Amino acid sequence: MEAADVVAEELLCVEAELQDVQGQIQALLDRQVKLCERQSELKALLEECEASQDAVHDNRTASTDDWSANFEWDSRAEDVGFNVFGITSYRANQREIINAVMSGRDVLVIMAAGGGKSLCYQLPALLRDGVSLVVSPLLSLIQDQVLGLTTLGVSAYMLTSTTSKENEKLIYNALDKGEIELKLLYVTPEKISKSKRFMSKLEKCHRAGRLSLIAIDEAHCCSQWGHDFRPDYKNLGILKIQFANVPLIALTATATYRVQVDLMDMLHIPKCVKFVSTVNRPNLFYRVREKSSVGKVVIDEIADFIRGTYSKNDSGIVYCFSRKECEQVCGAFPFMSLMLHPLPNVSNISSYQVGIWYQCSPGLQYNLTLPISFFIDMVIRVTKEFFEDREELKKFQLLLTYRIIVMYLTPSRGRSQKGGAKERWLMRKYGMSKDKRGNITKAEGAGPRRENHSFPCMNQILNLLW
Ligand SMILES: Nc1ncnc2c1ncn2[C@@H]1O[C@H](COP(=O)(O)OP(=O)(O)OP(=O)(O)O)[C@@H](O)[C@H]1O
Repeated sequence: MEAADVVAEELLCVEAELQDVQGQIQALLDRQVKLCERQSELKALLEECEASQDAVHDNRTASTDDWSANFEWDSRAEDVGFNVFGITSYRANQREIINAVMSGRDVLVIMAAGGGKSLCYQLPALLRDGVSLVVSPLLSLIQDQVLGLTTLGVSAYMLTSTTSKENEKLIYNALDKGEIELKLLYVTPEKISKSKRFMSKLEKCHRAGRLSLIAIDEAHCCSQWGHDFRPDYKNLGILKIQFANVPLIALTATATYRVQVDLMDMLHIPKCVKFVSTVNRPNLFYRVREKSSVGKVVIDEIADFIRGTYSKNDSGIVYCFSRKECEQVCGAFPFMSLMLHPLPNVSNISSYQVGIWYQCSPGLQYNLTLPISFFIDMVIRVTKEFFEDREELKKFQLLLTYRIIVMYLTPSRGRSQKGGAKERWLMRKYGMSKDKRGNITKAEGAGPRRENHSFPCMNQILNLLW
């Protein structure tokens, strides 16, 4: 036998063996996915069992008060609502929440983003005598709120790292002696856990009977079962311990039953009145598609979706798993300008909060030398519009692409959080569900657009992707 034949024969053997190994790897990977799925299913079942046990306990402590009845502050509330906030009617649950807070109860509010949570503590803050403390996780949110309130003529201040010495002195004087009018004071959770000076001033304000309300915004950050756990939020339990007679309202747009229970426990509000509103947004239309493993196909699909759904001057955000993916996607879209920066969210896992800002029209592409804060503001504005356009019910189309294997194997926030397994399993169920796929197919064909699902809510989807 020729030497070449020998080599060729061995090559054939090696190739056959390689193919065999490849088959085994594939089989093992398939098995791994199946096991991961089953693991998530079992964890989800376990959580459900635990949650239903807690629910039995919860029902025993539930309140039966009628918060939509008439109350003595009704006409004052209407007056402030109209003359300060410019509202002519309440949105779902707002009046009931305000009444519960005004009655001195602790309250837990779960309301969709843009549902009008702020009014639920801002209006009582103006109706009650004294200072209302608002804890919020993000400087940009605080700045937005304070600016909005001062524009409305409300004496609102923030005590953060950006507060001037002059304002800080003014705020401390207001807490200390009540010298100037201070209705709402916004702080980050770090202020509560790290500033002894602030806590002692707050204590003084409380002793003088001038601390009227405590509001905790984005309260899901307290819970490790939530998707945005912030260690400093964990210390907020101190507020109810130190200021037991001051009503506390905790607000969030996203809290599973498990997170709600955790919040009530951590904030020491076991007897709170709970208001849970629907998270369904009828103006959001989701398309859920299984993603090809070929990058080019995915990118083409996204491009077709953007071109086919939006007009030239529209803009939007593409969320990716990683910075690298953002770069790849951006490189493939000449018409996209790049907003490559971790979104200004709260946790230390920000590398997953990566988005691309795009503008369809090349003429309007953003100058990338603009400060990053410009893009951040823009993203916040668009995201808010997206949730807030209630009156007009402006329609938004969303495309969610997923690959089962990536969902299970990519480390994401959803993987590390407590309860993340359940959310991943629900996401998988949502993506794979025959009914929903049926709706999706109909929506993409000639039939009426009905692919609007209330579950999982937008927040859950975004939280998993970020
Ligand atoms: N009763 C109402 N009538 C009309 N507009 C309202 C009413 N309540 C709130 N709004 C408006 O709805 C918008 C969204 O309210 P808000 O920012 O309080 O929502 P949110 O639930 O706090 O949202 P997010 O979760 O994004 O913080 C604001 O522009 C607010 O002025």
